[in-house]
Amino acid sequence: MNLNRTPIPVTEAVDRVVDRIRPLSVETVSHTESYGRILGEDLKATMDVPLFDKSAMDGFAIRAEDSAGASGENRIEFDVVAEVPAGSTSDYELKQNEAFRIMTGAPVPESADAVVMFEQTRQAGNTFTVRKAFEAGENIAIRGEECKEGEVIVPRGTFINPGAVATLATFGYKHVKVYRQPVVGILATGSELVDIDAPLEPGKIRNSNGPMILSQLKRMNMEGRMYALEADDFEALLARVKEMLGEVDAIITTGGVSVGDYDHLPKLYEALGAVELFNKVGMRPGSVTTISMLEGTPLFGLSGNPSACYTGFELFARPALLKMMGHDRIHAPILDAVLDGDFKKANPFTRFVRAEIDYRDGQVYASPAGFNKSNAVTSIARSNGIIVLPGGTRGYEKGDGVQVMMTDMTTGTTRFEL
Ligand SMILES: Nc1nc2c(c(=O)[nH]1)N[C@H]1C(S)=C(S)[C@@H](COP(=O)(O)OP(=O)(O)OC[C@H]3O[C@@H](n4cnc5c(N)ncnc54)[C@H](O)[C@@H]3O)O[C@H]1N2
Ligand code: MOO
Ligand SMILES: [Mg+2]
Repeated sequence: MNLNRTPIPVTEAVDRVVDRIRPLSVETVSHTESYGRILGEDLKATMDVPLFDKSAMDGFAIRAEDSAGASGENRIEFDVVAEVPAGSTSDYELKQNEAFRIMTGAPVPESADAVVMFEQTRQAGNTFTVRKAFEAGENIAIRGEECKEGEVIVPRGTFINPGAVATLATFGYKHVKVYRQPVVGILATGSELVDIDAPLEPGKIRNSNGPMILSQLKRMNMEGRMYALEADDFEALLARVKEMLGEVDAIITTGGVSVGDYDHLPKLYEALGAVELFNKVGMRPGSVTTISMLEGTPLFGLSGNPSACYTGFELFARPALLKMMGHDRIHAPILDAVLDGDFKKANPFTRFVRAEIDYRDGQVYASPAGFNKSNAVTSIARSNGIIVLPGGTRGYEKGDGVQVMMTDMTTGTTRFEL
């Protein structure tokens, strides 16, 4: 085993993974099932929107020219000749000083060119008066003002949010092409691990990484496929990973990536003929994260230590899996923040500190979420982001400017920049 691993910078590590990933194929789903998926085609407007000139207000549709010269002293009177509720239209030709009673959303008949709100009139029986002149087009949503037929309105690669679902419905896309979601296999390794309901015999701990990763996937609207816990046995692990390769698009393992006697994962990937992208990153926690590619399948060897596992997932698995899923904004946004606590320990590696992010006075504040070693699990629970502290010879103090990764946000960015 190579004990002297060479750490690479975290941004380079992210690039090495993401650059190797290709989006999966596309499939067709119903628009009602499309929320949270990624568009696999450019969405084009199938018609102008609005499709017809429509009233933007409840009131009266008039010929603007008939209101010319109106004022408080010279109110101009109109006769109401027909009603146009939403969903109907009228081909009646207005004559001078005639008007339609029209409701919001109704097509403005050809012969009218302005809408007067009820509040701008004084009504009496079948007539009303106005005290100002109206311009052609007033209170009318013009055909095609939002978009024209043929325009690309939502590009391929976009996350389908509720607005995109509404857009599909607007243009009559009952079905839509979306990228296939990767099937992600999760394998927690370690002879010390037991399932949640098993007794804690001496030396045993409960598997927390498995359920955590499942939830990290869910946060990205992805399903994971959980495999049974596997002991630190090379042959058994190899057999299990081979089995998984036939069933999934990506494999996330946790544990067994360091240099211990029973840390088998790096050797195992090698035995499978995978290309190792890196096995040491200049970051804490998660320095021993080992990622390999076997043809198109990424093998994410995340560290067993919970905070390292969590961080490795957010930095590497998140963007890679989102890219597989066709997403064009794959990285958690990184914002400038004010450090709201001391972090005095200097470290040569970039530190990723689970943090509570808060917003006050137009500023983002970030405070370390308590016990923050690589083996910490409870600080992850209290965190809603990760503070990034560049490596160096000094620590950081309350009030320092820092960067934070907004891991809890549902929208992301196209580039990873620190
Ligand atoms: N001689 C060296 N020793 C270690 C180094 C090193 O560079 N040289 N790196 C240390 C660092 S940093 C980390 S992080 C860990 C990484 O260890 P592994 O990824 O090999 O993971 P394990 O050895 O399997 O487990 C580490 C730790 O995490 C616990 N664990 C494992 N799986 C789970 C799980 N599913 N749920 C909860 N907790 C889990 C495990 O019991 C261990 O305590 O290596 C250092 N050593
Ligand atoms: O991988 Mo270890 O978490 O750097 O502490
Ligand atoms: Mg180990």
